[in-house]
Amino acid sequence: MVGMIEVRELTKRYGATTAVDGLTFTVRPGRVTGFLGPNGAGKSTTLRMVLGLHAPTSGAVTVDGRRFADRPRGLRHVGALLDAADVHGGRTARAHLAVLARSNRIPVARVDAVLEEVGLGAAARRRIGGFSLGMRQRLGIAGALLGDPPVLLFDEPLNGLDPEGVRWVRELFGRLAGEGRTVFVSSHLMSEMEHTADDLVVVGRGRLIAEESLAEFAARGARPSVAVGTPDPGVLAPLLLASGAEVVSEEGRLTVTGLSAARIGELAAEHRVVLDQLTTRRASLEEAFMELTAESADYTAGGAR
Ligand SMILES: Nc1ncnc2c1ncn2[C@@H]1O[C@H](COP(=O)(O)OP(=O)(O)OP(=O)(O)O)[C@@H](O)[C@H]1O
Repeated sequence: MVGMIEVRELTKRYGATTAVDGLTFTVRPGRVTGFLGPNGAGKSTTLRMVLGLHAPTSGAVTVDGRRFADRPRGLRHVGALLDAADVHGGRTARAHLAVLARSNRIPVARVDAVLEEVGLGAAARRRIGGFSLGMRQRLGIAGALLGDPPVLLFDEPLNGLDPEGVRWVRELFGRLAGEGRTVFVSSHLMSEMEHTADDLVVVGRGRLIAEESLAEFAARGARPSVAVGTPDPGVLAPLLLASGAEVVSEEGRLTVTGLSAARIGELAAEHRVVLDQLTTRRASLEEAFMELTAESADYTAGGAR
């Protein structure tokens, strides 16, 4: 499949720090894949290894079965936005992209095309030093698109964008994937990926936590809880515990997991306990993500790091 990124047993150590720890996953073309994990999870390091900017300590990463470093004119194969701040502020947007185009033997005509595409046409001859973070992100995205590549990597591209910019990026990613390209996007916020990604690769402390579609992740989700209000929490709570529920009591309100609202209602009725609230609360994807990554942090605490 053209544009497939394959990461196999990838490990990167910096001295005593294991930034990436035996990662294995596949990123497919025609999809937007979110690369999710808390700060320091190893996302940037992994993206840099995909691009051959850092050498793995062990393991391998290939695009279409070949290492990126083995490809001349790399930007035509893989376009990337790694760090929007990492540009020469004294250059104009046009000059910055023209340098990139020349060094990758990309026709300079592409420069104006991508500047238009990212909405920077009017700012093409302005110096980057005066750009807002959002404009720099757009410029970085323009650089990634320059070589019209089948594979695109974006490290935290939504940082610094206003809501209109975020909507634009989402549409752009969807369109690029719709054209059959591989779009791999990192973020530390599930809320950013929730309406952006088709697939997810979730990492914590350099290790893989989940690799599945967003729909699968959402279906698995965090367990729903039930908010229960009663004038007799001291009577109801032990009944719920005896039925296998987990119960947190706070100011007369009970938060119950492990039993359905229907079952809680039945138990209350059987024991003549009055209820004044019985509400099922589904956890957001963000909460499910936090739960998932918190578990990984516990798992690795005291581990190899
Ligand atoms: N060049 C380096 N030298 C030493 N340690 C590094 C280096 N680069 C990254 N690390 C460490 O590796 C770990 C993973 O960092 P990385 O930047 O890849 O994570 P991340 O998931 O991209 O997080 P963030 O969103 O904060 O950038 C961190 O503990 C970081 O401090």
